[in-house]
Amino acid sequence: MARVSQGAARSLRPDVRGDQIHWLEAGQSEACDRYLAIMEMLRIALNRGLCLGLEEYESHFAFYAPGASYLRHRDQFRHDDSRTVSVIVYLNADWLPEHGGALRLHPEGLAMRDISPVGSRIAVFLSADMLHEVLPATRDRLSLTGWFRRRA
Ligand SMILES: O=C(O)CCC(=O)C(=O)O
Ligand SMILES: [Fe+2]
Repeated sequence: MARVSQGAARSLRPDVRGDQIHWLEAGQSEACDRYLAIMEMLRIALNRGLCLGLEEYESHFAFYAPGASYLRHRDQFRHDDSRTVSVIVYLNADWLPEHGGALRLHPEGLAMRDISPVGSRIAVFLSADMLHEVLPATRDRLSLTGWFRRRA
């Protein structure tokens, strides 16, 4: 799959997002391949159930140091509407609400909703529609963020 960003990267917009990321590639490790295989099953299930026509998946690790955040945004790019479904898997053992770091969702016409990044929790939403942000935390915050894409 062609992609401009590869490997580890710091954000190009540190004023907007404070995380550090590392893109996943198939064959990197057994654990990564197992994760990608599960996401492939999810892709097929979403296509069967919701007819979304999802064709590809891209994913990166994200590390937010204490205090780091990601301002309110949507995941679909203005010049590229291929990102269709966003999936975030949280990797934080023993996360408590007082640690902060919630994913704050702003669904149109509905009350905002905070999702605590508790280990093994998965957040799934439509990339084009869901306005969201990451609130700062008091401890390291780790996740796997990915997007199912339609072919551009
Ligand atoms: O980690 C999260 O809860 C959301 C991350 C996010 O919005 C993104 O990477 O686009
Ligand atoms: Fe996002």
